[in-house]
Amino acid sequence: MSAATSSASTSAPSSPAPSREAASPRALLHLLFNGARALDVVETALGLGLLDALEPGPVTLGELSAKHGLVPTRLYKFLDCLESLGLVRREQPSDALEATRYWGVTGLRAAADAVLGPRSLERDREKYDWKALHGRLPEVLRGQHAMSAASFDWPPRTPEQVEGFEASMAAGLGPILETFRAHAGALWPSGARLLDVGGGDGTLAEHLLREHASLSVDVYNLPATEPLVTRTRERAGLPATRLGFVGGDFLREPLPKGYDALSFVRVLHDWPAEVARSLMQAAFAALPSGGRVLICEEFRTPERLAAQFFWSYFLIGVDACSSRLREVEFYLDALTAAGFTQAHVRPGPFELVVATKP
Ligand SMILES: C[S@@+](CC[C@H](N)C(=O)[O-])C[C@H]1O[C@@H](n2cnc3c(N)ncnc32)[C@H](O)[C@@H]1O
Repeated sequence: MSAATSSASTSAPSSPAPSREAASPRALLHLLFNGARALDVVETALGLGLLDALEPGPVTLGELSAKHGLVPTRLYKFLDCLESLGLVRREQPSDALEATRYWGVTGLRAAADAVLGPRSLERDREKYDWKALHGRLPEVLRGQHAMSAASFDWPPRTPEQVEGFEASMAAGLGPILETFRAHAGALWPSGARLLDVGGGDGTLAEHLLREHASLSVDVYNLPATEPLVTRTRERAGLPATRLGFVGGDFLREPLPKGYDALSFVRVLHDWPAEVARSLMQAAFAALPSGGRVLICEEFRTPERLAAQFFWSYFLIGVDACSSRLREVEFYLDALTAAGFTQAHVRPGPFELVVATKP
């Protein structure tokens, strides 16, 4: 807790933050039109440390401006911008501007950091050629224009595309690791051997191996990714017996046998339903009796659709990639149809679906 936060929360009365209704379509469009300015405001609030004081709240305008050396009448308008975005609540008990109390909504600081901070996923996405579609959506939707293979190929083909794509995926592993960590006790019996299907550059494997000394993981991925997995292994100082690589194409060949568990992490949503189902069947065929399949995906919710907005937009122009956020029932039903039992969901920032081969 910062000094600003603690002084704010002790000097102002602690009543609950006033609530706010969801934005109307018109309000939303006004805000979207002002998107660049809105981000300027949020980034500034993050950079100046205002969010640290606002989130626990309440904090008064007077306290905020004194603490940060800001002009109260200017800060008031600045906070109006944050309020119009639904990011802060305000209560104005009197005409005295400086007595106005503010609360940041729960999760604001962490959200600003995730979206705008140094490891921002959105900034990473900017490197993709979304401008190839921008302003041309009518043609794209009519099938007259698409993303060129030079801009984005699915699956990625050139070494640069493969490296750039896998680096983007590795950058977004934080919430997935959190889920795996939360359920580690139930996932990794001593000496377990995991095949991470479509396992990127091996970063997930590396993290799991660091946390579970008796685990070994092979990454199964397209042959072009082998140098990336080798690099991850060498950087981590892990032996090939703990972090291995099996090159293959799951669209053309059966999944390899010899593992206690097979994971699909952010893999199945990339494919049409029949391919996703056939991959779950391939996992069933490869696993021994008692073996488990682990599927880590985000289920379809408004929050997740928003986080995926970039890819929903970008992939309008990429027919080879489905990218479908699905409801949980899809995975549970397909696993049961493939022959798995005890299919269940373990909660987390990304959900983990686990099922066992009888
Ligand atoms: C969306 S990425 C997910 C990567 C990683 N599991 C993660 O969550 O960071 C999909 C992965 O599937 C791999 N992949 C795509 N097509 C494949 C295929 N036909 N056979 C094997 N792996 C494939 C890609 O190379 C990539 O590593």
